[in-house]
Amino acid sequence: MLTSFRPSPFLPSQLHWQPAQQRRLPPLVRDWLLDTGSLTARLRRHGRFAVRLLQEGISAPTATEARFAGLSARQHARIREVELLLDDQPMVYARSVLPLTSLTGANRVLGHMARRSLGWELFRLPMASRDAVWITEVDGERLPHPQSGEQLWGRESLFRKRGQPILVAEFFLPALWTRVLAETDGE
Ligand SMILES: C=C(O[C@@H]1C=C(C(=O)O)C=C[C@H]1O)C(=O)O
Repeated sequence: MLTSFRPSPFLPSQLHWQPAQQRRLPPLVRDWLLDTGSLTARLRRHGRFAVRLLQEGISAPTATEARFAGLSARQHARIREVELLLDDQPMVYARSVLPLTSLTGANRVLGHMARRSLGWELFRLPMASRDAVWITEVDGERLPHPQSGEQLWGRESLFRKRGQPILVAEFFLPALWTRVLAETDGE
């Protein structure tokens, strides 16, 4: 049964994803976007972390998401859109695609995370592998809290947990870079 999943406000119709190794990135952006560890664990080192659930429901992934996750055009998934907060301020928007066929057996818990971070499950044993990473740049006007005149960096990761695909897209807001640079200045 498909739930009423509002069209995603922050998925521009045409995202141009490129394999990470093909993108030249500014050093700070490269340090975060090519980090192989948990983004949740890294953010928690910079403040009080929380996940704000924007919407979650069963829906059809975009054609690109289906291709990246190796799904057929008709396969549905649990789509989860969240903000990752530090001290109640959004730092990252994230959209995850969890194919229903990936949410069976011990992986069922991934479909019921609510305000707990997917990262906790993906990076606990048996740890998920991060099998592919793509990078994009997004016009900040397209986000729920439009960042006028800002270009945002986005990362799409294909994880495999117990052999099953989970796609996670993260869009890094300027507030994160401002915060990290301010901490560096203070050192
Ligand atoms: C994959 C991770 O999980 C994070 C948690 C998310 C969620 O709870 O929806 C979404 C994006 C991720 O940054 C991570 O922490 O690395």
